[in-house]
Parts: sequence; C-alpha cells; structure tokens
Amino acid sequence: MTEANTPRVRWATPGDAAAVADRIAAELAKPGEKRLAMTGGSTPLKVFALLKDRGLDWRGATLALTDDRRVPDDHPASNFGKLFAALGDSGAKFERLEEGAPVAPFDLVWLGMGEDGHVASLFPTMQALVRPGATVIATTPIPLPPEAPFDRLTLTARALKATKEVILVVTGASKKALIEDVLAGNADYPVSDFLRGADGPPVTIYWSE
Ligand SMILES: O=C1O[C@H](COP(=O)(O)O)[C@@H](O)[C@H](O)[C@H]1O
Repeated sequence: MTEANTPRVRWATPGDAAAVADRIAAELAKPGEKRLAMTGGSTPLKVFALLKDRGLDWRGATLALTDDRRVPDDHPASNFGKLFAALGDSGAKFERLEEGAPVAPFDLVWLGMGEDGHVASLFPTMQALVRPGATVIATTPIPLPPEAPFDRLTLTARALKATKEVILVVTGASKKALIEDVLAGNADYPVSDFLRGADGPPVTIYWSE
C-alpha cells in the first residue's frame, strides 16, 4: 500500500467496517459532549448496522450529516433517512442541514468518497462552489450522478475541516487507486483538499474491499 505523503494522513489497519465502528465507539466513550459529522451514501450502512447492534451510549453525541440529497426523509436516497433509521432511537441528538447555517466545529468528521473523488457533496465540477466559510450550501452536481441525480445540501470544505480528526472510509479497488494517485500527487479531486499539504486535521483512511 502506498504511504501517505504527509505525516497527518495515515491508512488504518485493519480498515474494515468493524474498525470504523471501533473508532466511532472510542469517540463516544470520551467524556462530555461531542459533535460528529456522519457521511451519507451506501458505504456507511454496514457500519451503521454494527453500531446499532453494539448498544453504545450515544447520549453525549450530536450527529450532523456531511451532506444530503434534497429529498424527503423517507426517500430511499435520503442520507438523513438512513442515518435516522439506524440510530434514531439511540439517544443521540440530530442536527439537520440548513442552507446558510453556520457550522460549529466537530470532534470527528466521517467522510465517504464517490468513484469520481467527490466528498460530502463537493463534486469535481464544483470547485468554484467550495465557499470559504464554515457553513451549509446548496449545490447541484453537474453532471448529475446517475445513481443519485438530486440537488444537494453540503457542508463546505472549511466546515468539514474544522474538526479534531477526519476519517475517510472507502471500499473497492478503484477508490483505493484514486486515493493513492492523489497522495502521490498524480491526480486532483475534491478529496485532494483533505489529503494534501501539511495543514488541516489529521486524516485516517479506512479502506476495505
Ligand atoms: O452522494 C454521496 O456520495 C458519497 C459516496 O457515497 P457511496 O455510496 O459511494 O458510499 C457520500 O460520501 C456522500 O455523503 C453522499 O451524499
């Protein structure tokens, strides 16, 4: 596996769903209130199921989403719907995405990544829309991804980087290759913003097949 090119980026070993659940459980075990940004998409579903089964104490946690599709909560593409279905009765507090709302710093930001290198709903064609402030913005991916052709709400890169740590959770050979290309400086995608350079929160990459 290619080594990360900055000391603040590392690959977790193992990087499977159980390891991600362990990382979230460790965060919940810390004393006091904590704010977690949770990824959407399909990759987190296995982790959500593991977390639900573990019977953890979520009462000190506020859960926000990194981004969502602008669909009703009961729509199959709703990131909030999936998160709430898994953890709605866990005792966690939920913070809804609201366009223009300021975003307070996080203790942990859990990012996924699309096959096109997008993170949250910051897509390759939308670099100009990555606003400098830590807020929630409305976006429309161009072109619309066929698997999820929806308008979006997303935290800005600034909001996502205002955290003690980022975990980037991906599956599959092509996403791993894309990340390795970014780390080697051979490619540029929205995820690059989180992986390159010495500045920014520490990033742990969880990869599994
Ligand atoms: O649209 C989205 O896609 C990415 C990646 O999703 P996945 O299905 O490939 O896991 C996700 O990180 C983002 O939150 C979501 O809204």
